[in-house]
Amino acid sequence: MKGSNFRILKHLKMNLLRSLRTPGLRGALHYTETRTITSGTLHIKDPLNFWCGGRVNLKDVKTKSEPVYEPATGRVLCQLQACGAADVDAAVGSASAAFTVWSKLAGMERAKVMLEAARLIEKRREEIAEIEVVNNGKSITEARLDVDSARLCIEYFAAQATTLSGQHVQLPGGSFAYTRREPLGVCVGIGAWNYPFQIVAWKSAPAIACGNSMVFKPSPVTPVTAVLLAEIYSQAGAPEGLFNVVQGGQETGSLLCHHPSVAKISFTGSVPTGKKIMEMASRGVKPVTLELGGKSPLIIFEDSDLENAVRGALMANFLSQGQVCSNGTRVFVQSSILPQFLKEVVRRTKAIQIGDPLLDETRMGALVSKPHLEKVLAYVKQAKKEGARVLCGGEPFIPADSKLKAGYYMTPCVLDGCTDDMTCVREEIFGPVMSVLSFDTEDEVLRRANDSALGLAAGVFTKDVKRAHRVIENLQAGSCFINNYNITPVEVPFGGYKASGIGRENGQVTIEFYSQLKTVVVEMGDVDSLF
Ligand SMILES: NC(=O)C1=CN([C@@H]2O[C@H](COP(=O)(O)OP(=O)(O)OC[C@H]3O[C@@H](n4cnc5c(N)ncnc54)[C@H](O)[C@@H]3O)[C@@H](O)[C@H]2O)C=CC1
Ligand SMILES: CCCCCC(=O)O
Repeated sequence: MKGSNFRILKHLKMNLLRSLRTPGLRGALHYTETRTITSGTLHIKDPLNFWCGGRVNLKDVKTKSEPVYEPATGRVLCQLQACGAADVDAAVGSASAAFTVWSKLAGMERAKVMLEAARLIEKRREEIAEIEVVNNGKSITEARLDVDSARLCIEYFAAQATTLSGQHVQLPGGSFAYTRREPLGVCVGIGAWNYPFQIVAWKSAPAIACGNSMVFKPSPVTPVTAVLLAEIYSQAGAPEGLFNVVQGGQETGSLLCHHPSVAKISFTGSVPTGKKIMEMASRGVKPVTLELGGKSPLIIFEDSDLENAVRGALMANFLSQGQVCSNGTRVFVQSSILPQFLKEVVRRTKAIQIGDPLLDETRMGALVSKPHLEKVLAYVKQAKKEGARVLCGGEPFIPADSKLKAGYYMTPCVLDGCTDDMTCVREEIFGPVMSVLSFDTEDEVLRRANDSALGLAAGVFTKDVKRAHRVIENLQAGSCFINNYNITPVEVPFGGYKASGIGRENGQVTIEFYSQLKTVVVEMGDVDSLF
């Protein structure tokens, strides 16, 4: 083994032993307060870039720094400087070096590091969840579930790492062929701001399980928690450069997409940006995974269990302050049960506890930014202008607690009397706004539900088993639910049809998007030449 590889492998084993021995959590962010954070008290002092196995302070910063806010209070959490070409090059170079070693390890060896990372995430669950809340604004209850999903994803793909294999094919004359499932190289992950820690895990876990390394760029709106995962992978024994974090916006993202040493891009974000990613990737003929926007239908038939249908509609619209790509924001209700449904869904929506996202009783925290809050409120205004009725919510909300007064809150909104041509029915609002539509027949609702350029998710509530599967079969969507909504176990694929994206995340199929097959044909006789 070459000297440098031997040294890296030795480092890998030493790191793993050290992390297994050291009970503490070296490298955690240095907070000025105790571990239990309260809104308005966290100060982020450590650098948020990470490559070559450690946090990196940018040296010759050319771009001016941008403020990062705490949505719950409107306070500046930290200043963020975007990585430039030299920084991106350093991070990709670090990832390339790690790939040389990591790609040669057996699946069991990769799994060991990943399972240790999962253990460390579990140990730091509360800390990670609290920091996620401070930077994103979602409730601590949801943030804990997001951290769990991230850990489960890493555990799941650690198992997948041990099962990666090819195929043997017997050919005539004693010859044979076999396939080798091989990694791609340095993969880029680009994340959105609504599930920052979960998205990092959903992209990095399959990537490293398949033997790749990764450079990840979080959204500049929520840059804080990705570096925690980088630290955890490092503490778990990953080689320097296996998982790296570069901060910045579209310029930094474009530099990553264009980098000649990047083999694949996995993107989560809006449809317009997804199209740009695809264009940039095409110049290097690089495969992409695109997890884009949605405007998904939730269909509630008259024979549904009403209590569960209402719960499903709330889960389909108000998780993460409605900032969820797969949300079922077009709620089609069969006309015969519409009045009872509206009465109950409005009662439950009004009862949603809005406030300090770090409090256990809160179920709706702050939207991610002031501009985004204003965009969502403008959609409600437009809906009223176009004739929809606001049954509840859709207004700015100011909590009683004075430290939250400048936060980005609104009351969750239910719109009634919506028609298919309204803006609130055609466009993704990405906020807590449920648009309710009435329908009469199955054929009618299927046609209307499919009348969208998007196809991320879809849901059906009915007790009629045949109808449930018949309707789901005919809905043009990639992530579907029967008698529930927005349940995303990491064992099954997540992703959309049509303009909602390409490829999948989670589930066994995702291995296909982070590996490639080499075919080897072995001649056991002589060459039967035609010349
Ligand atoms: N399908 C899914 O799983 C999800 C989809 N989304 C979608 O994302 C949108 C909200 O998230 P945003 O962060 O506002 O989306 P966005 O598209 O504005 O940004 C997403 C990421 O792309 C980066 N970016 C922006 N322009 C770029 C460029 N030219 N080249 C490279 N990178 C670039 C941003 O810095 C950010 O990290 C919504 O449309 C939502 O539906 C959000 C979460 C999950
Ligand atoms: C319910 C959770 C769905 C996660 C997809 C997203 O990142 O928006």
